[in-house]
Amino acid sequence: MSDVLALAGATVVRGDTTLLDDVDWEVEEGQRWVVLGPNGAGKTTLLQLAAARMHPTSGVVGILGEVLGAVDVFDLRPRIGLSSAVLAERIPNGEKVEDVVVTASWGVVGRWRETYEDLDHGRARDLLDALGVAHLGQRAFGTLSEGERKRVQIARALMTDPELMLLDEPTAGLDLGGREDLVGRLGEIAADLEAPAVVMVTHHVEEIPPNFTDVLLLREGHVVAQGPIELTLTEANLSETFGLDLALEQHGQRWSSRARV
Ligand SMILES: Nc1ncnc2c1ncn2[C@@H]1O[C@H](COP(=O)(O)OP(=O)(O)OP(=O)(O)O)[C@@H](O)[C@H]1O
Repeated sequence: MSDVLALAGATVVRGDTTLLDDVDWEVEEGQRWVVLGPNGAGKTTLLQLAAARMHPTSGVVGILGEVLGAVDVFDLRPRIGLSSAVLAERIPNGEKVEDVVVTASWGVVGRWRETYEDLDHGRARDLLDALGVAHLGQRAFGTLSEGERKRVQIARALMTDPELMLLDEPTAGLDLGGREDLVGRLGEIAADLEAPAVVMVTHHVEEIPPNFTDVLLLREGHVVAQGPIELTLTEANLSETFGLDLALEQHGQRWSSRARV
């Protein structure tokens, strides 16, 4: 298996603050990772490195066989599907949902648009359907609920058929039904052998979808533990990560946690 991500001693410093400290991390093809940690742990910073949207202050970040600093990031980014709140804010409210998805492929492939436009729209509709929002294709993005927007963003991130999929808090802000539905769909993507390597950031073990393989636990820029979920997601590691005495329960391929009283 080849490395999709290979970080060695990756450190990010801003002013007096160390956002990420000496992170070693490898993600291989076929793996589905959860990055878990409290507010301010450095999760989004780690995802920004993995998305080729930030360079480390020191250390090495390898992405899809290229090394940040020695590659044109504009060649690399189209190979990475990213879904994040920051990117979503840049989508014009008036843009039609189907176009939000289709335009992910524009500028990515230097081909004659008219020939492929129908194919692109067909793919966009299929992806919206897979995320359960096919009926919203003609609506303006700005009129969607938070949960609907999240699904459209994920469809957009998949549009370019990426080799690496990065999801920053995909289920944040969803109600219970919306969360459970999206967690299920992410679990289906994770089970798909054709799907790219996936890294998903979350604050909550309840949001870990089925079929995810590995977890990286982050606290104050440090890796507390990383590895296969079944071995690494323990009460001790989770408690250390959140600085709380936590009870952890496994329910099949899902998890829940609460503070011990
Ligand atoms: N440019 C910056 N200068 C100084 N500190 C920064 C800068 N950018 C981020 N930080 C700080 O770095 C820490 C890590 O931020 P990051 O967004 O990566 O955390 P996170 O784990 O994603 O948090 P959250 O769960 O709240 O989204 C935070 O304490 C944040 O305030």
